[in-house]
Amino acid sequence: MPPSTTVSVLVPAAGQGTRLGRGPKAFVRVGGRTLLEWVLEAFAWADEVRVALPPEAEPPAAPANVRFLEGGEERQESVARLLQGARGDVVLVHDAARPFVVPAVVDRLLQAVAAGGAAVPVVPVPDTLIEPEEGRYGPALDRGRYALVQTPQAFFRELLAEAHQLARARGLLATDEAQLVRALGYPVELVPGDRRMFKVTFPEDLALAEALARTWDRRPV
Ligand SMILES: Nc1ccn([C@@H]2O[C@H](COP(=O)(O)OP(=O)(O)OP(=O)(O)O)[C@@H](O)[C@H]2O)c(=O)n1
Ligand SMILES: C[C@](O)(CO)[C@H](O)COP(=O)(O)O
Repeated sequence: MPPSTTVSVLVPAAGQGTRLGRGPKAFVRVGGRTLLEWVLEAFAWADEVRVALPPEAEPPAAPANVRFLEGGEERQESVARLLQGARGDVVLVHDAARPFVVPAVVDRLLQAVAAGGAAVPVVPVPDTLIEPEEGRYGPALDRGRYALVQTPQAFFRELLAEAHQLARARGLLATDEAQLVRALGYPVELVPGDRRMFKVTFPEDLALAEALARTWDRRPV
């Protein structure tokens, strides 16, 4: 990426954390810090960080490069609001629910986005993958053909803005931004992700996050 390229980090953090069951997830603590604080620390280097919070949330104290705004009903709407007013040449969209950001993955994304305009991290499917049939074992899928998609997801800001415009016009609702860019007809590069960047979703994920938090400062990049 040319050294003059500016980066905006967009953090959807407006979810209610229904599956976790501990209230709005961004404010749940692991290792003595909220999930949102982990993410803000990881992106302290960015030119700006824009965070979407639940409507009822009080914005926490944060560094000068961070701005808060109210999120939408769906994750996609929260990201659309964050995008409006973002100034970076490149945007990194990162879930507040993924507290452990691996710098090497971010480096790979920034390299790939400079070349192609859109890049996301993926990890392989580690388990046998099936399509259950009425609660019973169903056909096994060829797991080698599938990948799990993580965040951050990196885009040229103007490309992502166009993708969101198209989504609004066509009424598309997707679980991540890469789907919207793909719907626009642009390729999205894949880079190797890292399983430590898992999304805290279910209660048992908190135990994993607590364990990882204990050693995170000594992590390898
Ligand atoms: N309306 C929404 C919904 C989700 N998110 C954010 O999108 C990320 C991924 O969403 P998810 O893990 O599903 O979080 P929640 O929506 O909080 O969880 P749940 O679906 O269990 O309620 C989270 O950082 C979440 O805060 C958001 O900004 N706005
Ligand atoms: C964006 C994402 O984290 C990529 O895997 C995921 O799609 C978010 O899904 P959620 O249902 O909003 O947690």
